[in-house]
Amino acid sequence: MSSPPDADFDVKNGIIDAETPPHTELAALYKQSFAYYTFRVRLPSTLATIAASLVKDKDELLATYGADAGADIERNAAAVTQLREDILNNGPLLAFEGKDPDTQMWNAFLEKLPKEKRSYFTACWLYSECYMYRKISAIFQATPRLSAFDYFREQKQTAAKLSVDAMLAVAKATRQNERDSGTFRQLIKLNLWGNRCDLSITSGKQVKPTGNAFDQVTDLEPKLLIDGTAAIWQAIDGASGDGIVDIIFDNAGYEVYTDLILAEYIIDKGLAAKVRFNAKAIPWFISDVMAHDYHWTLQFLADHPDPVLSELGKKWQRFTAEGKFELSPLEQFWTSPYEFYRMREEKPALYARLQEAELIIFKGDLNYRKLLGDFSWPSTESFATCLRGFRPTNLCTLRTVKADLICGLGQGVAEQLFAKDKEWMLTGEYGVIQFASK
Ligand SMILES: O=P(O)(O)OC[C@H]1O[C@](O)(CO)[C@@H](O)[C@@H]1O
Repeated sequence: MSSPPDADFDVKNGIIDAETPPHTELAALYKQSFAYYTFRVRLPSTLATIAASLVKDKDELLATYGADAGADIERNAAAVTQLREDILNNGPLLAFEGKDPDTQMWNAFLEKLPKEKRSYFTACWLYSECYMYRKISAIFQATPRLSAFDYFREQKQTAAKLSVDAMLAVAKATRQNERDSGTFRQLIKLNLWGNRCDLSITSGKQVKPTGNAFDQVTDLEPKLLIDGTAAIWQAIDGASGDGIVDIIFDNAGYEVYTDLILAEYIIDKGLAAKVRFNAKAIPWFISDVMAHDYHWTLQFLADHPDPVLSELGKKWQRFTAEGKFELSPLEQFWTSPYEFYRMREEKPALYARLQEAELIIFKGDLNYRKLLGDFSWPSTESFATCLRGFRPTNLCTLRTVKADLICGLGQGVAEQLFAKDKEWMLTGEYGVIQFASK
C-alpha cells in the first residue's frame, strides 16, 4: 500500500500523517489508513477504467443503445473523468439532482453532515466511498439512453465465466449431503472464502478461484480468526423450518454461486422454507450483485454444456418460480451511506421485514463496515457492542478482512498478526464468521 507522495495536497487538505486513532470514524484524512490509499489510488483507478471502457466499447454500446447514444457516451466518459479529478482534489460532497428514488434520502443525509466533514478526504470513509458509487450512477441516470447500462456488467460476467471449474467442483461435491452441523458449517466456510473473489479490492482485476474449494476450507482454518459457525447452526437448526433466511448479497461471480449453494442446502434440508436475496439497486463497488446479475447467473448455469451445472441452474430457476428463492424488492437503503444501526429509524419498513427472518447472513467486507459503522473499535470489543443495538433477529457476518477495522478478536491476536504482516487487514487473506443472537 503506497500512495503517490504529494506534500502540497496533504498540507492543503489538513491530512494527518498517522493511523486512524482509536474510537474514531475511519476517514481518508488519516494518511496511514486504507481509506487514504483508497481515495488516492484505488478509486481513481476504478474511475479511469470506467471512462476508458466507455471509449473502448463505444461501437458495441451504440449497437445496443442506439446510434444516438454517442453524445451520452462521450458526456459520461468526461463526467466520470471529472469525478476522478474531484476526488483527487478533495472536492465537496454535493447534493444530488434529479428524481431518482433515493435522491431525497441521500440529500437529507448529506445536509446533516457538518461542513468540515463534507469532502472526500474529511468525511467518514463509508460515506464518501458510497457517495462516489452513487455519483457514478447519477451520471448515467442523467442520460436516458444509458440509464439502464450497468458499466460493471462485463466484469461481473467475466468473473463468473472464469469460475466455472471451481463452480463445477463445488457442485459435484455437494450433490449428496446430509442435514448435519458438520456439513452446514463447511458450506458456511466455503461461502466465507468465496468473498475473497471481489473485484473492488483489486480495482477491477479478475481473481480466478483455483484448487479444490473444500480442501481450501481445511487449509484456511488457521486464517479463520473467529468461527461462529456452531452458533449459526444452533440458531437455524433449532428453528421451525418453515421460516425465512435473508442473505444480504455481496459479489457476483463465484461468491454469489456459493451463496446459492448455501441457500439450496437450507431449502433442501428443511432449515427454512424460503431464502430471500437482497441485491443492490444500482451498480455498486464494482462486483456487487444486482437483480439482473442474479437472473443472468441462473441462466448462465442453466445454459451451461455441463449437465451438472445446467441442472443446478434449472433447479434454482425452479426454486425462484416456486418462491423458495426470492429476490427481495429493490431496496435503496443497501446503497445508501447509512450504517446499519441507523436502519430502524431511517428505514423502519426494512427493519421490520428483516425481523421476519430466522437468520440474516451479511456477506462481505462492505456489509461488515456498515455493521460496525466504519469505526476504529478496539480489536477485542465484542461484536454485540459494535452493532450498537442493530439486532432485528439472529444475524451473522461472513467477511474476509479487506479493510482496517475489526472486532471480537482474542487478547493479543491483532498484535501478533501485525507483527507478522503490517498489512494483514487489507489482503482478504483472513476471515471472520461472527454471530449475534436476537
Ligand atoms: O466486496 P466486499 O467484500 O464488500 O469488499 C469491498 C471492498 O471495498 C472496500 O470496502 C473498500 O474499497 C474494501 O474494504 C473491500 O475491499
